[in-house]
Amino acid sequence: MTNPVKVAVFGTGSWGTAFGMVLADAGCDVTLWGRRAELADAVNSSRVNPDYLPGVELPQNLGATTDPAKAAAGADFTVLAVPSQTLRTNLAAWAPLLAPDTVLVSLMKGVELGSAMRMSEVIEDVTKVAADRVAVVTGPNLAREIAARQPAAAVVACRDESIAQRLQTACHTPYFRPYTNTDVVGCELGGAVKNVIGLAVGIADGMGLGDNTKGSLITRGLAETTRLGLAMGADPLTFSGLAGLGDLVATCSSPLSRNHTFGTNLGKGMTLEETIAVTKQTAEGVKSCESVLELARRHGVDMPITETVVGIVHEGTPPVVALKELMSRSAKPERR
Ligand SMILES: NC(=O)c1ccc[n+]([C@@H]2O[C@H](COP(=O)([O-])OP(=O)(O)OC[C@H]3O[C@@H](n4cnc5c(N)ncnc54)[C@H](O)[C@@H]3O)[C@@H](O)[C@H]2O)c1
Ligand SMILES: O=P(O)(O)OC[C@H](O)CO
Repeated sequence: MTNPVKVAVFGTGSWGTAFGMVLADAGCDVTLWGRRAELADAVNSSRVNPDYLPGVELPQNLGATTDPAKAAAGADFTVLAVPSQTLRTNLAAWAPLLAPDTVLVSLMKGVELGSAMRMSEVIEDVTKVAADRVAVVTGPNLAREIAARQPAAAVVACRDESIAQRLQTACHTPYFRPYTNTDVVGCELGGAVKNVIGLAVGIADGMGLGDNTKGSLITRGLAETTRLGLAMGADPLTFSGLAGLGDLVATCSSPLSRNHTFGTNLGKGMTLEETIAVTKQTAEGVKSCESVLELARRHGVDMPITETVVGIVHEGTPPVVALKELMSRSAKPERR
């Protein structure tokens, strides 16, 4: 009998823990790394993560530690699941501990502020690992639904298709169906920009607007994501797949989405500070909307919905005023 695949997951939040469950259910030997000893103890002794997935029983082959060296040792896959804006600093500390041939896997859906780097680029920059040893998992994967083992599909993307296939096998379960893709740029952009569009749809929901507005924002949001992707070398077909449309639909429809909920609170009239205060988990679009807009400007791409979200979230534009400006833009053909 061969040894089980060994996986380290850095981050014991909602998605790190839920994806750790998926890997464990697929037969991997999984170790979560977390900052807090009491959370690691709860995972090891009571088989729960009370802070992020209360009420979910975790599998026996999933343990936790606060020691990054212990988590990283001998890992075939090293999965990164911390908030995007903290990745660079954290990874710099973990890099010397990584197993020599480990595949680095990003679960994160953000773009770094300042550098406007995608998460796989930050990983390559910090670890100096070759791009074909860095993979991404994305798609319509709300952590609580995955933790309830509700059926879902996902994308595992890596420039090296054989590595994507190894990761696909490592996380394939009866309820979690991963598809491979080699378009890492498109998959990462799909995941990061859908959070910004999720904020926009949430704001519209909070303002009491209906499903025509939602359908329009999702579709035009996908159009601006695809424009950016094309300018950055992505395959446009990626955006009609799970990493694009699939994730947009899940995020923009679900009250479980933190980005959607964050937007809804803003649309109802809460201030940014009030909204941040009631948001317990990571809503990546709040910061990444600025870095996505930076990417759009660098590549000369028009992203009016993203611009509107930045205006509301970071420049204090009232949602009613921002919506009026968005709707009063000059008329255009649908495709150009
Ligand atoms: N939750 C989901 O449904 C879901 C699904 C797919 C992808 N994602 C993506 O996964 C990534 C992680 O999200 P999440 O849902 O697990 O977030 P979360 O807020 O639930 O958990 C974040 C984790 O990171 C830790 N953390 C926070 N700041 C840190 C720091 N400075 N250094 C080290 N650790 C820190 C927290 O303690 C927590 O364990 C995000 O990019 C998110 O977009 C989330
Ligand atoms: O809760 P959100 O808004 O971060 O969305 C979670 C996942 O990305 C949905 O696929």
